[in-house]
Amino acid sequence: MTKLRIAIQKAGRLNEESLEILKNCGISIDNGKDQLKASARNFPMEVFYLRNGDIPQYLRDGVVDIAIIGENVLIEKGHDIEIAEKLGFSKCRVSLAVPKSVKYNSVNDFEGKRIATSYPNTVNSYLKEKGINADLHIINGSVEIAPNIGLADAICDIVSSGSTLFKNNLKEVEVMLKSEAVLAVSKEIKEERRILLGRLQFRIQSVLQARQSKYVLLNAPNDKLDAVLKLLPGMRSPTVLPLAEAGWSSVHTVINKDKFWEVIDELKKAGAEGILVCPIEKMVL
Ligand SMILES: Nc1ncnc2c1ncn2[C@@H]1O[C@H](COP(=O)(O)OP(=O)(O)OP(=O)(O)O)[C@@H](O)[C@H]1O
Ligand SMILES: O=P(O)(O)OC[C@H]1O[C@H](OP(=O)(O)OP(=O)(O)O)[C@H](O)[C@@H]1O
Ligand SMILES: [Mg+2]
Repeated sequence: MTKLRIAIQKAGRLNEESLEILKNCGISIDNGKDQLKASARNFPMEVFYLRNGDIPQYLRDGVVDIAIIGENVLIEKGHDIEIAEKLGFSKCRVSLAVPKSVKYNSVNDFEGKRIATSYPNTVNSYLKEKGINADLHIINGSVEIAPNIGLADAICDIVSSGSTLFKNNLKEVEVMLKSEAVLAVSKEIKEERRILLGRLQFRIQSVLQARQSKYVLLNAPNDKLDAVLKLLPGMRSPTVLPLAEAGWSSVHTVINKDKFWEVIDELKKAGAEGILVCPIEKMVL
């Protein structure tokens, strides 16, 4: 039987959420801790556990069909690789940072400077576009320590909360790119496997859509129903059902999780009561 071959990170920041999204898609994986390859029980899929940094080459060679990987790694090592879905987790940016004590004016300050980084291609193309020449020191980890031990004048690395920069007396001065986990697709993928990819993408989209949304139920007196309904979006339009008590209705709808608190405040003011908010597991539009 043809199986879709997916690479996910073996260990690290993407591993857990990658497995979680597959699980939310109803795909269970036999997951021995030290196994580098596992099969899905209920979907024609094989999972390869790999180093994040190696995944672009596996995709390029067509050894795997798809992968869950940080967009930043594709920008560094896999410009040619197609992104099928943005997955909404592991959000971070790749930035240039300098010691806090340095007075920073503009990107021109990097001219002739030594920059420590694990993302040489990204830094080179960014600086080239700005017409700046710098001297790169390529290191694989703990990049933020480089200025403190005299290895470099500046660094380029991943920033999320900013706490690693802070702890190392550095400040972020240029954001080069923003990244999140993505579903990447090999150019070598065969037609039969593209069909399986289509089925997987359909499931992923319904999971991501559901994560963005809340199911809301509320009661409202009929004379306030118009005002309440004006505040509500819905997949098509809200559902309105009569309550057992005369003169009252129950309203059901779906609200985007980012708009949710604002809408709830407005609903209360408009006369809604007994508001229930429930998570949605899957959402097919
Ligand atoms: N602090 C962070 N916050 C959010 N996302 C991050 C953070 N650090 C890294 N990421 C994202 O997670 C990905 C994996 O990072 P992680 O540090 O686990 O692996 P790695 O050391 O880069 O890779 P490898 O698997 O090759 O060892 C990064 O490529 C990036 O997209
Ligand atoms: O802005 P922050 O929230 O502090 O996150 C940024 C840090 O997270 C990553 O390191 P990680 O912890 O993955 O360690 P690593 O260098 O071993 O990959 C990244 O390389 C930064 O050092
Ligand atoms: Mg890391």
